[in-house]
Amino acid sequence: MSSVTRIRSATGGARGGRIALLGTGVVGSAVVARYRQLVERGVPLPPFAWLSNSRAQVANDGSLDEAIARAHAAPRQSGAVPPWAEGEALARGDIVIDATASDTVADWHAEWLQRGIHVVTANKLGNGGDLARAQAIVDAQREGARYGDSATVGAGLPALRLIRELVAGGDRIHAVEGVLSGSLAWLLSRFDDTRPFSDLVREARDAGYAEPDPRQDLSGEDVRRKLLILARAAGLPLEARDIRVSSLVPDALRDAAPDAVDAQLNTLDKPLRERFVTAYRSDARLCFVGRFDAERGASVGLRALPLSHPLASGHGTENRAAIFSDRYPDRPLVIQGPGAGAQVTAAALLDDVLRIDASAR
Ligand SMILES: NC(=O)C1=CN([C@@H]2O[C@H](COP(=O)(O)OP(=O)(O)OC[C@H]3O[C@@H](n4cnc5c(N)ncnc54)[C@H](OP(=O)(O)O)[C@@H]3O)[C@@H](O)[C@H]2O)C=CC1
Ligand SMILES: N[C@@H](CC=O)C(=O)O
Repeated sequence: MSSVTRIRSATGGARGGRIALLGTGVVGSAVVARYRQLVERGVPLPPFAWLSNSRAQVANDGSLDEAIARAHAAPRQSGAVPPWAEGEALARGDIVIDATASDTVADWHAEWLQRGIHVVTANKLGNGGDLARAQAIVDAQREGARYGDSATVGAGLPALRLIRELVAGGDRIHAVEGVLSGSLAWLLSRFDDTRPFSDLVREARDAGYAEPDPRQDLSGEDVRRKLLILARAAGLPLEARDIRVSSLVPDALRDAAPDAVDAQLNTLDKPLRERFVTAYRSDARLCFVGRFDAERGASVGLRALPLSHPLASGHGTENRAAIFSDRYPDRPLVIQGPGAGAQVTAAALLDDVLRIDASAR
């Protein structure tokens, strides 16, 4: 039996929705902290009903700090059923925030929408996973509930929104090319061969830029998901297999069990050092670039770009997305800014919550 805390039942009727948070890790904890700050500043957010991780669901009985501390302290569960699945049902008008990287949770997105429950997500496995799942999420919104996915690309940078607005205005997207991984941008901007690459990967993970499993970043999988989200928003119904991905992950690291990943990170050092030295000798900079092109397909991988290239001058976690369209055929429209980190991601999630709540009133 999982550790479930019963919470007050929904009153239903004309009340506004409530927030339920799934995931209390790096991003989920930042959502709770920002929610408290915004409420203290008088921002009219919906009430926070409960939060859950993979171990426990905890009601907000007045102190969010206490609720998240109890969730963090809950013991690991052996059962396969997540604690929130056994807890109080969500009601029409509620807003679920998905701050997990869970495929199981992503599989619920369309179901919640169909039941009139809004979904706000940092988890890219909803609209950046299988095309059928992404399509089900689009179709389910016809029932009236809304899907907030601003945080899934660029940690809230307005690239995704912009593409949707251009398409809604009749523009046709020809291509999008960009640096779409905040952690890889940070790693490659810091890597100068004075420290092993693996040390920097640990630092990026500890700073909250990497995925729960950093191989998702290093393999290009995270960028593939973001590219799928952008391409689908642009009207290209791509599947994961349509994107060629060149992974940075050596076989030994790829095959490592989750608890052996850290020990295998040093297998990255030699190949990355070689790539760095080759680029350095030709006055180039390593950048991890994703690109889809309506005519020429899509790819993700490491490129050595001349220092003068527009994608080569970012700092820290900076993402850049260059959008080419009928309206911007030669000189692209470029969105740029920090593309990873708990604070920016939490802000993007709560921006979506506020937009949805305002439109529901
Ligand atoms: N870090 C960043 O800059 C950005 C991250 N994101 C996305 O945010 C998401 C969360 O990342 P992050 O916070 O770093 O990850 P963490 O690993 O820190 O946290 C993940 C949380 O999800 C919980 N969880 C896992 N499975 C379930 C489940 N079935 N039901 C409920 N909770 C579950 C975990 O529970 P437990 O604690 O019990 O293990 C944990 O609390 C990811 O999808 C990531 O891609 C998006 C944009 C930027
Ligand atoms: N791990 C991701 C976080 C945001 O999506 C990244 O590095 O960009």
